[in-house]
Amino acid sequence: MATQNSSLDNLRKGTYTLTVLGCGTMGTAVLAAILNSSFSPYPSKIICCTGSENSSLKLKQTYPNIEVSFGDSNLEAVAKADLIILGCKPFMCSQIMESIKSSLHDQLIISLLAGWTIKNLQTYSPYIARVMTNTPAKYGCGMAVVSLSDEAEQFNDLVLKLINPIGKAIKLPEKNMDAATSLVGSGPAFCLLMMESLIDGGVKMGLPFVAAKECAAKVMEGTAKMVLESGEHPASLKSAVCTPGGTTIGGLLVMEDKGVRSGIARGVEEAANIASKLGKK
Ligand SMILES: NC(=O)C1=CN([C@@H]2O[C@H](COP(=O)(O)OP(=O)(O)OC[C@H]3O[C@@H](n4cnc5c(N)ncnc54)[C@H](OP(=O)(O)O)[C@@H]3O)[C@@H](O)[C@H]2O)C=CC1
Ligand SMILES: O=C(O)[C@@H]1CCC=N1
Repeated sequence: MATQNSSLDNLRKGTYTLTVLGCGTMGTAVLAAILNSSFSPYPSKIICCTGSENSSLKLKQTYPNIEVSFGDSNLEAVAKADLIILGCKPFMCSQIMESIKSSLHDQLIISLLAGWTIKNLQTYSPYIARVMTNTPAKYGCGMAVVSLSDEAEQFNDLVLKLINPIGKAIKLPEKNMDAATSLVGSGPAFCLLMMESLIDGGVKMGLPFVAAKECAAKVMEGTAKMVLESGEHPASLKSAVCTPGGTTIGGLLVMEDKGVRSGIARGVEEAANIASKLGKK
């Protein structure tokens, strides 16, 4: 029992070790955001676990001050953890968690996984934060949706302090997680497809690729900023761009004829449906 309470006590005192179990694309994105920020209580120690020596070595090269481990050493890295950020692939979760189960002792687990519910994750600890974030987190301009188990609510502030450096975090009930997995998690890929299409159009009409890429990225960045800062409905901002009889309404109608709007919305729906089927143990 003494061991069981120690991680919770350390978290409450704000003196805690953070272990990132599975430190690939998303684990590294969240790690980079944390390392680029300062907040209190900051982890006293950070350890990153991977599945192979190769990726451990690459991590060590990028983050020389972080302890890294792989293979059997992950047992020790998890045993030392008071807080675990879980960043493995959903289909590997059961196997990885079973392999380090003997090192678990009621740590707080922040899961980045698609599909895995709080209830399923509670096989490993009662203290679960489910976080759905995305790759822009690495640059501090990510989005995150957060849900906590009842038992983890006491660590709400700590979880938000750890996740806020990725950009923006909001709390929502867990029933919204599959939709968030699609819109937030997969969202960058959807936006990148749109960006590629804008670039292709520009190149088709004669713009050099590099210029088209910069124009498309700045248009998307500027439009996103305008939506966030104006607080206005996107439809009203769109209407302001459409000169009667002009270029924009002409372009928009061709896009609508091609089903762009329902194509994108149905894509978001499909990704959310797939998310709901992941993580079934
Ligand atoms: N990619 C994305 O844009 C997003 C992903 N997610 C979620 O994030 C999670 C991670 O995805 P992603 O970062 O893309 O996946 P990656 O494959 O990039 O990362 C997985 C990590 O797990 C490590 N790993 C494998 N086996 C073990 C093991 N036995 N012990 C410890 N670590 C191990 C891998 O190490 P090694 O390289 O050595 O195999 C790697 O570091 C997924 O659950 C996904 O649903 C959520 C939102 C967005
Ligand atoms: O494609 C996936 O399944 C993961 C989850 C959200 C983004 N990438």
